[in-house]
Amino acid sequence: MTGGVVRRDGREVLADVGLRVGTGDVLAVLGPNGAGKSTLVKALLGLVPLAAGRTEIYGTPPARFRGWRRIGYVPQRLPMGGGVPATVREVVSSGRLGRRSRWRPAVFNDRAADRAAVDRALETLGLTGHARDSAHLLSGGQQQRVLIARALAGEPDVFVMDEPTAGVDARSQAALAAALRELTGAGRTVVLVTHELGPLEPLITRTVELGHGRIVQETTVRENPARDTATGRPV
Ligand SMILES: Nc1ncnc2c1ncn2[C@@H]1O[C@H](COP(=O)(O)OP(=O)(O)OP(=O)(O)O)[C@@H](O)[C@H]1O
Repeated sequence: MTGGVVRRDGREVLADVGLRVGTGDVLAVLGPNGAGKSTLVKALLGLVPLAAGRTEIYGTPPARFRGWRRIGYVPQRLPMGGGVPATVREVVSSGRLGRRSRWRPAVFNDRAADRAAVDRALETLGLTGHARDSAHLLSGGQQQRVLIARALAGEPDVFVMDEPTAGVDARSQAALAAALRELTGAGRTVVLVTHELGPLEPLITRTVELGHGRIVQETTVRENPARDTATGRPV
């Protein structure tokens, strides 16, 4: 993102933000309530329009970007209530849908790969025992894990999570740390909005801190040892 500006109700909630996320980065976006963290990650992905500046995903503006299956986005809150009741496995399996071409129906190998990826994601997030439960009846923290598992099942290259640790217990935080370890071990790129790093701290390679819609501090903590320097292109 270069010179990114977002206005809400005539007010700049993101002001001239420049941010480049590199392949293999595990970036924590920090800052107090209302600093603009959620707005920043949504704007990076084109989910919120920029009033000025530009953002690109793998060098392409979001409106023309076609590689959405490479991006796993976990929103802050889950629209899982009401609607059609779905089991945890069904919700997590929906993370595989983006991988399928509309023009090419699933073949046997795809289905086996889908099942294996869904099983792995359920296991990583400690949800195997809940696979047949109705997702909308789970607790908030468990639902958050379901969302993370759904994104994980899609095996994205870039994983964007908005406050995955907000209001979740130690078990869910440990499950999230396990998911992150799996992703970073595979050299994936992670952007994570959070108030505090907690158990995720050892996995973070960079931080940006927002205040009143501006980046007030940036740190590089460490290189991700699994980072693929051969393809270390900006995302
Ligand atoms: N849809 C909207 N309409 C109007 N203002 C909005 C909207 N979404 C966000 N804002 C405002 O933009 C500012 C930044 O909000 P944002 O959700 O990005 O902050 P945040 O840092 O993620 O906060 P939190 O830690 O509380 O989630 C806030 O002042 C908020 O009130």
